[in-house]
Amino acid sequence: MRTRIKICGLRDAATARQVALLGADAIGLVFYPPSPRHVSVALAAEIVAALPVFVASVGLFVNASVENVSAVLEKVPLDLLQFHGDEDLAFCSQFGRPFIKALRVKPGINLLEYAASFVSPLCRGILLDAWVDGVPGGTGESFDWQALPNEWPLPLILSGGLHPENVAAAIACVQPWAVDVSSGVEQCKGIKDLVLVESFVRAVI
Ligand SMILES: O=C(O)c1ccccc1NCC(=O)[C@H](O)[C@H](O)COP(=O)(O)O
Repeated sequence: MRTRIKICGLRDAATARQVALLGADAIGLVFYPPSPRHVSVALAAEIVAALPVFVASVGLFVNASVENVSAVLEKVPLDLLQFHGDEDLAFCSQFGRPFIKALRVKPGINLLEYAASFVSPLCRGILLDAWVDGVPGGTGESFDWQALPNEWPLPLILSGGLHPENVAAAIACVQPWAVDVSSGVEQCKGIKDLVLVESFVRAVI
């Protein structure tokens, strides 16, 4: 079975639909205002409505308030939440929705201990991303896949600097449940390139 694919940072309904038709299993919507990929609630609702059935919509938050997450959930029928900041299990679980927790790979962090602390009914996976000081995600930077443990207590989603040329090697090395990409399939920050998306999907094994 092929590794699942999430394409993150969609900013218009037509492109999101195309990305899904090219083979993405999930698309990510960034609710983090400093990001160039940030979407409004209204635009996110439009994008989710344009997705074909069985393609998951993932709403991404970075240290957002409860009110902010709840306000998005009221208007946008998201399938999954993605917490990309310093949120703990209690924060992530309080919305009663399935979620994935991002972990930025930083020297000194005990990756397995961190992942184990999120094992719970609503946590559906751990997303590994690169650590870049001051920028929480979508950086296009990768990290040392060789240094990762072989076994994880939750399904693993690999991200950070993936692109059509390195994704097959990354999968062979890490054997994740899914891969996630943003910068590697863009013309410039926030603008997806459908040719790169197609190449990425084809390269995923
Ligand atoms: O995409 C963003 O702008 C972003 C901003 C703040 C936190 C997270 C963000 N993206 C999260 C993702 O899931 C990205 O796909 C992931 O960080 C990998 O990004 P890239 O290295 O650019 O492929």
